[in-house]
Amino acid sequence: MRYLTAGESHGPQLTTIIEGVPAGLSITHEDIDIELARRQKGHGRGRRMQIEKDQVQILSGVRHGKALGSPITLAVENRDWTHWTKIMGIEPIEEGVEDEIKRKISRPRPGHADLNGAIKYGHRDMRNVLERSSARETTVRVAAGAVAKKLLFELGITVAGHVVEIGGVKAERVPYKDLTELQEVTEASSVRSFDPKVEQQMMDAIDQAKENGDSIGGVVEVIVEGMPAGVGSYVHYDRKLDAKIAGAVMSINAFKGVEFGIGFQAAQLPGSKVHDEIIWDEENGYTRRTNNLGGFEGGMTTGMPIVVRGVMKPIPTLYKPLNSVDIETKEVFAASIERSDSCAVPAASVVAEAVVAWEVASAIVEQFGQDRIDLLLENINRSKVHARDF
Ligand SMILES: Cc1cc2nc3c(=O)[nH]c(=O)nc-3n(C[C@H](O)[C@H](O)[C@H](O)COP(=O)(O)O)c2cc1C
Ligand SMILES: C=C(O[C@@H]1CC(C(=O)O)=C[C@@H](OP(=O)(O)O)[C@H]1O)C(=O)O
Repeated sequence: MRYLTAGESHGPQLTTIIEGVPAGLSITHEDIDIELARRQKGHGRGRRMQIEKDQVQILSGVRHGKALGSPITLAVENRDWTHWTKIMGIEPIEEGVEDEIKRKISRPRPGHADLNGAIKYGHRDMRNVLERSSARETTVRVAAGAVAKKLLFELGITVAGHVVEIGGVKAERVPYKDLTELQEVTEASSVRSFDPKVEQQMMDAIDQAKENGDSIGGVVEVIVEGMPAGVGSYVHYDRKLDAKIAGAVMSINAFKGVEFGIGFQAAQLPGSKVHDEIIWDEENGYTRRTNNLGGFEGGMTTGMPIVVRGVMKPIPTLYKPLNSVDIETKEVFAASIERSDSCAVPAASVVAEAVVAWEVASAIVEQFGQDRIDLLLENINRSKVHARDF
């Protein structure tokens, strides 16, 4: 499966075209709207989220609620667009006020794509960069991910994401019954964390940062349960599923690092405390006594839950701005800003869930190669029996 996205943050809409979804998969706009709404929530979001009410339009590839096997087009409207038609060049600008309205951006914001993008594409107005580098684009990545999640769900595979750290406040590893419980609890939390003890502390940290004109980042975790063993491959660098997932998580705006299982902690521990012992029983076949490696060995799934974490840097736009240089005058300035999120880690956990679901679903469709959902399910079930009886 593959997808492309198109659209500017303050343009009329975001669009994605997704290809390779097996025919017969049931997809409704509710399946996607639920995920879009989840991405909009979370303590620390700015004023833009009060304007938008993301809802999908399914424009192709689905008929009577079922995927046709043909490309699926999904679109999400930007409600804010009506306030930007002149700036975005859709409506004519009256004589004499052109410069004011165009608000040409010559002042790059540290931590954003502004300066590098301007140098690369030769834009003297950095709005031409920021419109597309904005995380508004993650809206349709979540829409594509919702389709992937639906596909995985039909195959008995569940994906859930949550927040494990915000601004240095860490959630404790609370045992939960299953991923459904994790999902329910995080849905009810303003910071999407499973640990109720830390919710208030995380919100306080966000509020404090905002009060200081600052921003904070954090860590999100995505768990995938129900995977068959052996998805991905060790034979080539570009077939390793853990590498694809890591790339997808790193591609989320503001993400600076990824780890699986105990991740970077592995550097401090001896091998005997890191590797997961292999065990066997008749009912489950081969499993692991622990899951320190987060569900991967040799670029392939072990059948244990995939556990992947990503770190998000603090939001770069600061109410107490850092210095930068105007590209026209070369003068130093401290950027002024109109609105911004102060923390988007809870929202980013939904994006992370979506991009991980996409990579896992793509790998499954590639490996068990079927154009039809019913035959894909048969193939996966056969492979699970094969692994158990091996
Ligand atoms: C859901 C989400 C919301 C974001 N909101 C903002 C925001 O309001 N203001 C901002 O400056 N950056 C925001 N960012 C981060 C920037 O998009 C990102 O830092 C920027 O595009 C530069 O990319 P890089 O950090 O990956 O290098 C957000 C990121 C995500 C994932
Ligand atoms: C619009 C979204 O996030 C935006 C991501 C973003 C950025 O620079 O990445 C900057 C802000 O946009 P604006 O400048 O229009 O307020 C956020 O609101 C969204 O998540 O849907």
